[in-house]
Amino acid sequence: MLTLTEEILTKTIRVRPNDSYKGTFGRVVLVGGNANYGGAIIMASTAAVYAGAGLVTTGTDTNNLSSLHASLPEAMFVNYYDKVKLSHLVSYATTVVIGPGLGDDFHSQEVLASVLANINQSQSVIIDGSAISLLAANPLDIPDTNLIFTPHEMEWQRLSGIKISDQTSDANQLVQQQLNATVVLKKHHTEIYTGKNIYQLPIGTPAQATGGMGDTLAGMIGGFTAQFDNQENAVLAAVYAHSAIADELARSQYVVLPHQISHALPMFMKRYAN
Ligand SMILES: NC(=O)C1=CN([C@@H]2O[C@H](COP(=O)(O)OP(=O)(O)OC[C@H]3O[C@@H](n4cnc5c(N)ncnc54)[C@H](OP(=O)(O)O)[C@@H]3O)[C@@H](O)[C@H]2O)[C@@H](O)CC1
Ligand SMILES: Nc1ncnc2c1ncn2[C@@H]1O[C@H](COP(=O)(O)OP(=O)(O)O)[C@@H](O)[C@H]1O
Ligand SMILES: [Mg+2]
Repeated sequence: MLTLTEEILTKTIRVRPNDSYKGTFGRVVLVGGNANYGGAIIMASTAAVYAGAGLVTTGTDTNNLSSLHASLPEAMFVNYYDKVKLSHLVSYATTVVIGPGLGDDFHSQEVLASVLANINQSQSVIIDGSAISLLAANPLDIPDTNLIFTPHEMEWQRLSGIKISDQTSDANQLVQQQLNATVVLKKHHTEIYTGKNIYQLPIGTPAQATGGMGDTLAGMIGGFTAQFDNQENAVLAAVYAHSAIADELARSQYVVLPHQISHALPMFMKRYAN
């Protein structure tokens, strides 16, 4: 297992070219947030915007529209039950994030199926939270594209069938290969299975153990994959930056709130851009 180091940030985060516009930095569509879990998709969308994605659209329940725009006016909105609009947006996205707060009912399943059916091979797709649990319960055709699963240990148990106590790197890698996807197995010292290598994150703090922390990581991976060319490095750098920022804040804070990580991103990324 390789240890992920700070070097991944300088390898990945680029100074923005002068000759650029918002389209240069990718279109991210994030889908999730039912009537109860609106905060999850708002936190993920916030992370994508603050990570520098050029255009961000949030597909969610209409109940979440005013809170989304109150905290994140940069995000556009689509009602995730509007299949025609959602399919159109998904097919033109650079990166799609599906799952934070999506829920586990019939409607959640319909939205997931409709998003996955409209993915094309040029896109990166981050599958998080409820979308992982839904896929574990009711397998769907998984699109042939750059897929990134971001399970916590219980979500990985559901998807892989490997009990948490049996989640060794060999067992995890075997299922990762069957999935033909990158797996970010989130925990203290998160492991990333890329297909070529297995990386371990050596940083991170229990100050991160609070609801929404993984939703924020999913949005960051969305923002990084949308704007940086090397997709593997983009995932690794997002995972590293998420915990590096948390460690910095935890020097003076007992708990680190997910939105604080997002809000710290622009200044943090500036330090590493080259
Ligand atoms: N503000 C919002 O809108 C928020 C919305 N959210 C959204 O909610 C949806 C459901 O996601 P979820 O993670 O909360 O629930 P679920 O998938 O059932 O997993 C929990 C079960 O697994 C177990 N468990 C064991 N090991 C574990 C581990 N390492 N990490 C975590 N859990 C572990 C755990 O054990 P226990 O805690 O009981 O000991 C429990 O039995 C999802 O879409 C998410 O995006 C949240 O992000 C919160 C903020
Ligand atoms: N004790 C810990 N040390 C380091 N990181 C942690 C710790 N507890 C949680 N995290 C991080 O917080 C995130 C939790 O993700 P997840 O369980 O999906 O949260 P949520 O679904 O509530 O957003 C992961 O990135 C995980 O690595
Ligand atoms: Mg989660």
